[in-house]
Amino acid sequence: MTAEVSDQHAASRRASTGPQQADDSSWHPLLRLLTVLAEQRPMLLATVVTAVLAQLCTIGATGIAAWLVGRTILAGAAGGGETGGLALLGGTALTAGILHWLHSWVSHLYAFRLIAALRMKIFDGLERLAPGRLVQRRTGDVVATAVSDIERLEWIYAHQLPSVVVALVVPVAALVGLSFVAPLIGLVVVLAAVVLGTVPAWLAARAHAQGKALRAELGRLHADVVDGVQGLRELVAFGAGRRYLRGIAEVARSLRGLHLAYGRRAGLENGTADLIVASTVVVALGLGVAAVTSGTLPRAWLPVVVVLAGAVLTPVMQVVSTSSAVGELRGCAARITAVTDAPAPVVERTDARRPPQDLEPRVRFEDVRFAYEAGGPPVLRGVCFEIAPGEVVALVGASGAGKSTCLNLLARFWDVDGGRITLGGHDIRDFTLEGLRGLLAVVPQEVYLFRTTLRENLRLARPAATDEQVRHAAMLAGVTEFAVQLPDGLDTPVAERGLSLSGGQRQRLAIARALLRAAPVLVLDEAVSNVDIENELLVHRTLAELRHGRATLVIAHRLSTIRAADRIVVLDEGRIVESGSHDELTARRGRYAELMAAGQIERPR
Ligand SMILES: Nc1ncnc2c1ncn2[C@@H]1O[C@H](COP(=O)(O)OP(=O)(O)OP(=O)(O)O)[C@@H](O)[C@H]1O
Repeated sequence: MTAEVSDQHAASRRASTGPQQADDSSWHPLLRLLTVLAEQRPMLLATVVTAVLAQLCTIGATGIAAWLVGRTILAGAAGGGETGGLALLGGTALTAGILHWLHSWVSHLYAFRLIAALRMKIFDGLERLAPGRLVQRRTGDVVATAVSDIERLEWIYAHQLPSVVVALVVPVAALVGLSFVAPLIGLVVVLAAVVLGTVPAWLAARAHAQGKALRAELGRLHADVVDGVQGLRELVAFGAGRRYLRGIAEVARSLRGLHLAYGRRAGLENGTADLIVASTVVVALGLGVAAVTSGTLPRAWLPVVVVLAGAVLTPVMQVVSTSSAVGELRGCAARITAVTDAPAPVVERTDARRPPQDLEPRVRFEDVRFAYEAGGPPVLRGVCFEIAPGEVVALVGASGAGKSTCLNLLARFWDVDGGRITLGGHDIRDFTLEGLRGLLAVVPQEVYLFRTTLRENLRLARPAATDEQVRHAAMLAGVTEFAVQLPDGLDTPVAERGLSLSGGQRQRLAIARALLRAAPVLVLDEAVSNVDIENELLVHRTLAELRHGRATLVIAHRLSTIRAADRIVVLDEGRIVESGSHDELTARRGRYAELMAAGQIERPR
């Protein structure tokens, strides 16, 4: 693929809709997810077959019971001798029970596999979209999709889809039997089944609109709750807890309104369906009585005919009640496919390869142009700079100048619109994404720590690292210094999101991760605040330790770090405006001097 083609890719992926805007006005998302069912074909077959057999046996047992009742009433006191019929009833009822149990077991097994498969698809989608497209979605909303939307869909695919098959097969089988005994009643039941089947279509448009609104509001509620929990410290500090709670209560109230409207419509559908079934049974009874009176139906068959008329319609009823939830399910499916089917912000070339082992650690930005949105304001406008092997380059600029964007493009979280970035002389798009990211060790400003031990958090950077390597990195980065005071040293668990550690300690862990990674390109996004002198010294020690044999880019905010760099590159509104040493740039009295004067570069305290 040429660079131009890749550029077109970059443009089209930004022009296309974000994950939350996928087309959910059609059946497509629900049908699209059926492909997951195909992957579990034998389990689906077992679920459907056991459901059909269990239902047939139940109807059979009911029919036999009704026939026995009819025979017993007719025989009166002289009755008896129905041992064979009773044995048949017992056998059929027992088989029905076993089949229902088997169906429940198989369908749950199937359901759990389905949930796992759907979750894998979601996480695969999230990984593909991260972080470029995910910034458009709120964390809680993503969680709602990954958890509750999937569980809702599992309900239909694993438990309700088999009942649709049952609703098609069982009535046909029962009708065949009914038609032999009472053809006219069979015809009435067929007509009733057809009318019953159309009930969900009457209010389909309203059902879809309601379902879509319901799932969206549920996602909003999740997102608000997660936001509230994550920002609890700020809410408490600013005394805004009550106000925030009132906001959540408002969303909950709106959700309750949507649920009520949804329930009213679903209730109307189910009530109408109930009415159709009850009326059909009454009509069947009337026709049966007339047939018995005219002598065309044996008296003992009357209860069987009435019971069968109701039994034939029961599975269809089940489908009607499932259909009343289809609007909501379409909403769930649309939210899931918005993640699984959204185009990735970067596309790996078909001929992408792993980077060579002996890659020269040289980074070059060549006339790089970029905007986050197609047609949006350009963020980088022809950026050119180079980091030679062993060199430390400090990227300096006002807030919003485009420094982090350079890092985002180097890691291919987004692709450049024009120009190119090379590593060791190769366009970074020649490499596989995994291979490219393996060349980078990034110390981010905000460090995310997982809820596991310090050791495992460090190993994230290099899962195959030996204990000795982990210990060495922890020692160099100053992690050991505070870890020895913890109850289990490096094996102490970190509280959720690392909140039990100070900002400085978290940064030390990030530096240890970078040391452990030992990649040819080091990128350090310097924390603007929160870092004491000791950590500042640590950053310099790390740079001194790591600079040899690698290219280092520091997004620098502090004068001490900037001075420690070999070269300073000044970025202003997406353009490189100056480059040189601190002394050279200060003497020039240009943009760098302005940044110093404006306090945008932190001086030692
Ligand atoms: N994901 C995004 N989507 C759209 N615009 C973005 C995104 N990230 C950054 N921007 C915009 O791009 C411009 C450059 O942002 P960038 O984060 O690169 O600046 P920066 O120099 O690193 O700033 P700071 O020093 O404050 O971190 C800003 O105007 C910012 O609002």
